[in-house]
Amino acid sequence: MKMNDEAFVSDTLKRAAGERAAALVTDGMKLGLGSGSTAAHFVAALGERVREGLQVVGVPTSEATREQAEREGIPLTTLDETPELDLTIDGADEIDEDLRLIKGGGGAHLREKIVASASRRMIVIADGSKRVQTLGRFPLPIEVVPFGLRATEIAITKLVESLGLEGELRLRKAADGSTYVTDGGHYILDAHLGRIDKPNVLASTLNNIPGVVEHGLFIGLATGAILATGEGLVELGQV
Ligand SMILES: O=C(CO)[C@H](O)[C@H](O)COP(=O)(O)O
Repeated sequence: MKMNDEAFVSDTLKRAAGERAAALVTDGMKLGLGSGSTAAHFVAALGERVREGLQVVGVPTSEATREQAEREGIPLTTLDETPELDLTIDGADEIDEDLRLIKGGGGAHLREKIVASASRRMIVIADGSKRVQTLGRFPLPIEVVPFGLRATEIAITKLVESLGLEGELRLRKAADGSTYVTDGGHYILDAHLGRIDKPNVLASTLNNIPGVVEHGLFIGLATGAILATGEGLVELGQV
């Protein structure tokens, strides 16, 4: 299969998952709107339903999603105005059998985690290739404050080693080669670990390092998942 064909198939699967998720939304829901290419299909399908009369409000998890939702005519709110949400729909970079996730490939995991934590339910939408036995093949994004970057990097390296993990940290770059800056004005260190055998331990200890704002391990947040495969949609957890 040629690269373009693969990208087309992947996008078709992402769209199928996004459209299925949009069909789950009912009148009056307060929604978290995820970020990334799969979530963008959800936002597009939700926009269609809103234009047909569906009444919802959404909290976007990134500036990119905010712009798309505004173009789609989806009424938006903030977590300050609406601190408790019914449902968040978002993509993921990896998902395991316990619905634990790696997120943040698009750099939005800080807001995504705040929004998912404020939601009663979080449904992950992804193409089936994101399903893994063990998390960690995808580099774990760790958002850090620019101040003291090197010291934070050393502290993360020591923690990772103390947990028996191996790998390297790479400061994320933007397409133009400059340091990537998140919507919150922070940097991202991508931890290339290969596999994370005890994600719960890593997740809780990373948060103790000063300078770490948030990492992309989402544990105990996803309540369900819709995975689109060539054979159809596969649902995990409660959808
Ligand atoms: O966590 C994310 C952004 O921070 C995305 O949801 C994740 O990277 C998946 O993206 P895509 O749907 O484009 O594969």
